[in-house]
Amino acid sequence: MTIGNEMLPSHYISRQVHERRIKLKIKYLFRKKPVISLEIFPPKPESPIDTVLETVDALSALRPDFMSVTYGAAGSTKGPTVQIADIIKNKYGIEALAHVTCINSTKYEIDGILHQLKKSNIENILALRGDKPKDEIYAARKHKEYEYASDLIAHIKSLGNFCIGAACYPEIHLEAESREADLLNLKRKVDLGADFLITQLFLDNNFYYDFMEKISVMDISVPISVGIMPVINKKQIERITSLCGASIPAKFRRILDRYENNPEALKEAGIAYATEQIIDLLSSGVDGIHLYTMNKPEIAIKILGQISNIRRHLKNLNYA
Ligand SMILES: NC(=O)C1=CN([C@@H]2O[C@H](COP(=O)(O)OP(=O)(O)OC[C@H]3O[C@@H](n4cnc5c(N)ncnc54)[C@H](O)[C@@H]3O)[C@@H](O)[C@H]2O)C=CC1
Ligand SMILES: Nc1nc(=O)c2c([nH]1)NC[C@@H]1CN(c3ccc(C(=O)N[C@@H](CCC(=O)O)C(=O)O)cc3)CN21
Repeated sequence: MTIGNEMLPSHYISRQVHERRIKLKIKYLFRKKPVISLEIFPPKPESPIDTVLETVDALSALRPDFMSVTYGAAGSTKGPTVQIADIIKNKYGIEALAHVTCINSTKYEIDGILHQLKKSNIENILALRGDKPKDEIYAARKHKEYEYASDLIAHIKSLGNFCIGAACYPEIHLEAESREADLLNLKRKVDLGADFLITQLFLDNNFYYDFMEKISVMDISVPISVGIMPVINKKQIERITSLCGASIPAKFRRILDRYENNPEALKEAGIAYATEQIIDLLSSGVDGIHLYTMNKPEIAIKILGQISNIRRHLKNLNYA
């Protein structure tokens, strides 16, 4: 078994498993800010799980405060989210956050996932509506038991002991009727039981600062972690921004256009851009940074490597 670069004897892992039987709610991690978290997605159903386990292994060496695993991300087929979250929590001893989406799920399916999570000692769920799948089965489905994330949050809350995260949109959700309607939805999610929030990705921090000013008068007092996506591929970011509504600022458009045919140069610029965004956000006192790693450990390693002193400085400052 390897963790990071170190070979570990198997008895070490079993001791870790034993020690980590304790449950931990992510909301309490925000007592020691900034909380640094990493997001991965499960492999496609036809692919083996081993590659993502290598990703988890490499990312675990960064000692994030928690790691999240997506579920049906970008409208894709649902993968083994709970199985991967279980490994993160019980093998690596890192807190796990399992995404659960409700738009294409029945109450029966959701309750099955919640049951599995309980069995794995995971009590953190990112409760989402989810992207609309493009398949025909979904299109033909008339009765939807859950329409919005708020319906899912209310259901999970009614079961008691889960710590619930929800998404928020500094740049406004694509389908929202207006900024006000989107903010009222956010307020509803918090009032129904969301314990912390993770922002949608943005490439201009001013969206976040404006958003924080807007919600400062809304009595939303839960911690907000900022979702940052390092961009290292032009096609991928164009697909994702059209999916999630993030705009590409001129400063970043110039980078994409200039280096689109040189992957190494684009990677360098993308890492520097994300690092600059993160340093600005950390310096302004954000509660946490949630890195969408897109299953590329080397990118996360480079970025976190560039802020190790900043991370240590802020943790010590906020813990004193
Ligand atoms: N699969 C995954 O792991 C992840 C998915 N996402 C995506 O984020 C997006 C939305 O998810 P959530 O924020 O959880 O959805 P949500 O249900 O909070 O909001 C979805 C949209 O519906 C609107 N809305 C909500 N409640 C409403 C109501 N009662 N009446 C009218 N409009 C209402 C919102 O303003 C928004 O435009 C999806 O596209 C989701 O897939 C984001 C992160 C991770
Ligand atoms: N609307 C939306 N949906 C999401 O799933 C989502 C967000 N926004 N915002 C933040 C993160 C970003 N996430 C994403 C975004 C795209 C893929 C994606 O394109 N997945 C591909 C595989 C890509 C690959 O193998 O490299 C897929 O087909 O699932 C995955 C997770 C999950 N989250």
